[in-house]
Amino acid sequence: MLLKVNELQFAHPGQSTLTFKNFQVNSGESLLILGKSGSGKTTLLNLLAGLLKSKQGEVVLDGVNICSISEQEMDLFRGKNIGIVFQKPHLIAALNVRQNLELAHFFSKKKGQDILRLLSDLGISAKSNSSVLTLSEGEAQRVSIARALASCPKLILADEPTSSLDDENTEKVIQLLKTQATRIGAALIIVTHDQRVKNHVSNFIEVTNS
Ligand SMILES: Nc1ncnc2c1ncn2[C@@H]1O[C@H](COP(=O)(O)OP(=O)(O)OP(=O)(O)O)[C@@H](O)[C@H]1O
Repeated sequence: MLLKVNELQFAHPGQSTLTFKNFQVNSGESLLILGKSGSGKTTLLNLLAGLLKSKQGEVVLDGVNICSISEQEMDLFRGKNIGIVFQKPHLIAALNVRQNLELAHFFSKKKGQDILRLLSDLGISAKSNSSVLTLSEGEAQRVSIARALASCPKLILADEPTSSLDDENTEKVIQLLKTQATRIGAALIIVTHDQRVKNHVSNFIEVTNS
């Protein structure tokens, strides 16, 4: 089992405690995280990414309980094992498309995927030397997916990756996430409200804090 979540709880400062049901995900599987607004979906994703740290419960990824390692160890572990796609692409404006992906290689400290091949698979190789400021929203989101995949992570986490995309780009982005995750044997976890995404992934858990 690649990922196991056990008895996980988290409280933001001054807020009531959020509790999460136990679940497990295998390599190569896809899972949606569903739930009402404010139920704790993004919090759960941030706990899985080690961007938030819980004092209650466990998040075990590839045999490592990421709740119990230091921040420094977590940064290294995340760079090697976790790719994150945010709602907005968060690309580095001073760098071109290829350089944004090279930065992911640098942080992972391991030999990742061939960047030009990845850009070609994602249909954006013509933009390799372009400033990220010149990309459309759909293209920028595809670059952020390429960046998340560049280091061949074992786990891909995506938070509402299609919320600002039209139907055509949503279709492209979701197909890319699924096919690329399968190609590198990664588990894929997507937080979404989007019915268009739900049509493509049947496995889900529901977060129910209110
Ligand atoms: N940094 C923070 N500080 C304090 N409270 C927070 C913080 N982030 C989230 N919360 C609170 O934690 C709860 C869960 O928030 P979270 O963003 O995880 O929900 P969500 O299910 O992702 O919501 P949405 O679907 O609207 O994005 C909410 O009550 C929210 O107000």
